[in-house]
Amino acid sequence: QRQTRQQPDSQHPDFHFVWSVLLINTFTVFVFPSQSLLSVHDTVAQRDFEPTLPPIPDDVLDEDEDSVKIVSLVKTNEPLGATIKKDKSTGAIVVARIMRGGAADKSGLIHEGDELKEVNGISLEHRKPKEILPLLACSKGEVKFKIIPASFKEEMASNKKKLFLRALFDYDPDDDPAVPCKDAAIGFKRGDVLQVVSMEDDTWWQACHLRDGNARGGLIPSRQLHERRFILLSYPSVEPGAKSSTGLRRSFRLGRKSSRAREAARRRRWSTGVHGPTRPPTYIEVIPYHRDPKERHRLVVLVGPDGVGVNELKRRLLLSDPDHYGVTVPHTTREKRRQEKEGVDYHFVSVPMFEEDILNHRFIEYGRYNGHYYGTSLDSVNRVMAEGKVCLLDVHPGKIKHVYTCEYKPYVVFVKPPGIEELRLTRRRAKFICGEEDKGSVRVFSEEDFEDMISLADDMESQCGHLFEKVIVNGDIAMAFRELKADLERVEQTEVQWLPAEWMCSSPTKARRSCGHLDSWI
Ligand SMILES: Nc1ncnc2c1ncn2[C@@H]1O[C@H](COP(=O)(O)OP(=O)(O)OP(=O)(O)O)[C@@H](O)[C@H]1O
Repeated sequence: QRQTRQQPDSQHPDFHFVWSVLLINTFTVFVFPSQSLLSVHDTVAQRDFEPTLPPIPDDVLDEDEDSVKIVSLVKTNEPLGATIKKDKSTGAIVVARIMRGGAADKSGLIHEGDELKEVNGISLEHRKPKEILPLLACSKGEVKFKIIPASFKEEMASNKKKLFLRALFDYDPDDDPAVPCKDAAIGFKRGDVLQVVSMEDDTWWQACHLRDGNARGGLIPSRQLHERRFILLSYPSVEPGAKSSTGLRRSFRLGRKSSRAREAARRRRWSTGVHGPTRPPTYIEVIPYHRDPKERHRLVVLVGPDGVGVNELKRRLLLSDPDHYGVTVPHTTREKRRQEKEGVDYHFVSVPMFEEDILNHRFIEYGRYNGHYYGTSLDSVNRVMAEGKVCLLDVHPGKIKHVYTCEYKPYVVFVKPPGIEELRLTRRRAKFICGEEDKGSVRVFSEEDFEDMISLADDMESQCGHLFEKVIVNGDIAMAFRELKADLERVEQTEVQWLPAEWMCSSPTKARRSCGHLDSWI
């Protein structure tokens, strides 16, 4: 019997040892790594082996029979290469590597990831790899391992560790000249939920569509690949990996922009690098969520560039079912007008009160208009939701983060303008409410308004697209409204919904699994 050990290599801190094996035995399996099967069979048939194989240990029967494997090794000169290491998260001793062509590799009985529970009846719990090697060294004739096979552990963990991603872009392998094999790839649409089965390759992941019920993985572009392509296509002269600052902003909706303000905003957008390289929406990690009928509705957040029709859609939803939909009542510091009612039109508060609420982060969004504060508070959202209504919230995409939590489970709808031709056609009679400097006047849309709307929509999509669960193109208003209403009804009725894993992780009581896979994707 020969056992040697190499020092741990600094780059690969697995503990490396080499065995020679004559016979590897589980209860019923014999493996003869160095001779042809037939000649070994003859040998086995004619001779009694020393040492004899041990009986099944009693304590094994206490454990799940499928989960534990006993492997006995009796050695010859054929080496068995394997390394072991301590799993940092569980503390278990696991087989780190199986050397290609070695006896373990050929035997197929010991695998990378197998957890070693015992050596010769000695528990390996709380032991370091360097304490285990002497146990092996002093074994004579036979070394007996109790092992939890990696395949079983994976199966056990698979329910907890399945990785689901929602795609945030459309992908068609037929349009992708770079895909290594079109037949092996799968296409998807924005919003599809994919189960990722392999991320081993940095460029091409493997995933399957949930709807197919087909466990066979197909190739999909990895996040890195999609980002690299996006940057190369959008900014050919920019180094991949360069980052931009997020500079999107829009004035509070009550303060509409004048032409001068619009020009300033455009300059600001350019100067803050919104038009510079940015990370494109790729995938977001999601987990299934079963809504309890007693639970409050998800918050519906409508976002879009100025003038695209967010208020119009909100107004139509409210009119269609005022008992079901509700909107927030904003706060303001301006004087109450005669016809206005406290708590209906606005919550009228003093400047110190408003500023105290700002400091206490009570506002999702606030701004100044004509020297007065206006704002939408979290409390006002809570009030609508507490009435059992679907709360419709209209905010700048940059403010979604205030409600992007498990508590509100926002369903974010991006209202997008159609192409410029359709804008010209559909908005001919529409009125646009102008900004501060134009004293809130109403005027028809200009060509510049259309261009601004489209350009701002592009910015919003590239900056915040990962937050949008639904995109509605508002060309024909009746069609856009029908699509929105049907979609909101579908969301309410769908039993299993796919929510960002981040929400569940931020709420420990509801966390169902670790969400370490895609850190900092949002
Ligand atoms: N699809 C459409 N076809 C024609 N007119 C539309 C359409 N959508 C909206 N409008 C009209 O465009 C104008 C601006 O719409 P709306 O006030 O809803 O914009 P908004 O997105 O809320 O932006 P803002 O907050 O700047 O008002 C309104 O007169 C509205 O009736």
